[in-house]
Amino acid sequence: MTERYVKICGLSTPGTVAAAVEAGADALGFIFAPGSVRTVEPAMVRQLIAGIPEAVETVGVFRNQPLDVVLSTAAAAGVSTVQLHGEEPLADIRAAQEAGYRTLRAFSAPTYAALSSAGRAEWARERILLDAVDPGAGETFDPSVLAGRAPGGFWLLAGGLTVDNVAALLNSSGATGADVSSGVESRRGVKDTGLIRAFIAAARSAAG
Ligand SMILES: O=C(O)c1ccccc1N[C@@H]1O[C@H](COP(=O)(O)O)[C@@H](O)[C@H]1O
Repeated sequence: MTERYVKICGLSTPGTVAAAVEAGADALGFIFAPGSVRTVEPAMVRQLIAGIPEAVETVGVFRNQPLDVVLSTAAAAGVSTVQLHGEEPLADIRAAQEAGYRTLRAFSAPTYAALSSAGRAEWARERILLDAVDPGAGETFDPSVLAGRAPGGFWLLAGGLTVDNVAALLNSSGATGADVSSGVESRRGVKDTGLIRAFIAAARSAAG
């Protein structure tokens, strides 16, 4: 049985980064997209991730930003992975990979489900993240839109995940893992270490 992959996103403090790492998170996410309550500076992220185990992916989250901004911000922060959460083309993913980053390309679930088979084939080799329409808003999406249309490779489920729904949604969707932000916050933009620990335990309890 394979353990589900868990990404805790929108981190901004040493205590919540430490809690996520200690609880076994596979990836930590930092928001570089402008305009979010969770947006952080690259220099701060560099300090937050100094000394964490190399096996933990550190993910810079971008949304429709110019490629040169994505690459320079990721380099300044020292993250391992670039998550493109807008309408970025495959060429941007390839450029990030050529610059040495791992990548995640996020789609809203309805957008991904509406892709033609040729459209899905274009993304078939990439690591995919499927989210609700409004990223980081704590909204779920109807998993039935993905019936017969879920990605065939590594993909993360996001959008309104919580301690209470993550195991069931992982099991029903067949996702490789879970990505959460709002569901581990005590109030918008404020992460809760207890919820982070409980979420990771709940995601791990899903059948692999
Ligand atoms: O969290 C944000 O503010 C954000 C801003 C811009 C792009 C993506 C963002 N977050 C992503 O949203 C999901 C988590 O959603 P939820 O809050 O758990 O419903 C995750 O993929 C984040 O990377």
